[in-house]
Amino acid sequence: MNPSAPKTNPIATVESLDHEGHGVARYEGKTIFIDGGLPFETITFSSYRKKPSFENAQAITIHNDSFMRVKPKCPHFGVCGGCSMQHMEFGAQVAAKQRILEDNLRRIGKVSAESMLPAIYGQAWGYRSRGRLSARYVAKKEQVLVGFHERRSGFIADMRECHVLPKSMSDQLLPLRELISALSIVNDMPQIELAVGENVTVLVFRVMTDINDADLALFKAYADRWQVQIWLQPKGPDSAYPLYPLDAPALTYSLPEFGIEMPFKPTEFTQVNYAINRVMVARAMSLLDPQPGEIIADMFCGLGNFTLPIARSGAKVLGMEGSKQLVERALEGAIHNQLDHLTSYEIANLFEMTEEWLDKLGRFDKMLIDPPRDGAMALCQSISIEHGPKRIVYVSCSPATLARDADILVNVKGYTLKNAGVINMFPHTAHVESIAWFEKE
Ligand SMILES: C[S@@+](CC[C@H](N)C(=O)[O-])C[C@H]1O[C@@H](n2cnc3c(N)ncnc32)[C@H](O)[C@@H]1O
Ligand code: SF4
Repeated sequence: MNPSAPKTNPIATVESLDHEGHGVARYEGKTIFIDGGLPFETITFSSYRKKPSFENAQAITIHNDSFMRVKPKCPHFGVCGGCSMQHMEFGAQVAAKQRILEDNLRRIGKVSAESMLPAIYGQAWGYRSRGRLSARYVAKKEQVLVGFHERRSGFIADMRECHVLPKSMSDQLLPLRELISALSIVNDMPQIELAVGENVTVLVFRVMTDINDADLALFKAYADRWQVQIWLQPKGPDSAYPLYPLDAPALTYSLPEFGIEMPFKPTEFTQVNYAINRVMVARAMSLLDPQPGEIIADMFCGLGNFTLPIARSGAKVLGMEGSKQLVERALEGAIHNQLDHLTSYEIANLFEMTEEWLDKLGRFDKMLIDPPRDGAMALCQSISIEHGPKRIVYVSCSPATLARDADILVNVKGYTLKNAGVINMFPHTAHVESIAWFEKE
């Protein structure tokens, strides 16, 4: 071989998708993760990260398009880190997520569900009612950028439109740049949190220094022009306060099937996709099937997204949650919906749950678990084999930790995994939300 001959890029065929939506191929004994590669495509690739057993690569030429391939709707796709699956047909995305869930349950959890639930999915675009945009003056571009981060860097993507945000928010991406450029605190305003509620849209500006009168006038003009309420956040999330207008309606989302309206503050956790959240809560309730008189635990209850629908059935619910602020909101929500006589809440670090502690809380007929990505290992390990709840509905944002916890519930605690399925809460991203029903026969 002539060492001075020009090096040609290697070619491989994608066999599957990994859990982040990369095409997985094999080349010379190594696993190659190809950005944007889809199963059955033969791709000339170039690696940008090489490790002894795997490489990360970008596609140079795709020689045969997969039947799943579609033209991405967003011009920023590929650069912006917000989406990773827009090149894949919407239904195929859902199917891929269902496969990822099944694969995790089998491989990590060593369990399989008696049946798989039909996937929950809804609108493909404009679904993201919550978001955190970064803002920065970029000297090289001589302008302020406002947006999500780029895929493989800490830089802010030069976002001019965004199709997963509601149109009313996408339309503000460029006006927000103008607003921030004009502020005296342009270099001390790194982030904007947005919350689109049913009756109001709130923009929370993280401010590192005080604003002056001219800034206040600019904020007021912006709020009037775009019909939003502006909040400032000088320190942590609970320091956020409304700036203008002060008479805007409160932020809320609703669960009409259960006659529930949830008030919340813009820096508090709520599910990002309200339409899918409604279907998810309804599915969780049909699996949990709460009955009047039952005693039910809602673990990682947040502001009561599941607690209140459970209480609406007439069951008594104990909600446990790590955030004091969310528990305060949950208490308010229970009163607002006249369900405080059936609900109680405790602030607790559930990652430190023990068998004795859970035992002291008393017996539960049923339990709902909706943990963060880390899952609920300590809680699952603490469930008593003899007198644990007869039914557990587990809502998960990480199939890997759901599978790990399913292993404990099924193979240690003796539950049966009745069924499981995905919820496409975040279309076009690789994020897999899922739900699983465990039963003690
Ligand atoms: C996926 S969210 C679910 C919230 C709620 N069930 C809902 O649907 O809005 C997970 C929740 O777990 C809470 N959390 C995170 N770590 C926790 C911990 N160690 N102990 C208790 N709660 C925790 C978060 O504050 C958050 O409210
Ligand atoms: S997050 Fe928005 S801007 Fe980024 S790729 Fe997705 S649709 Fe485009």
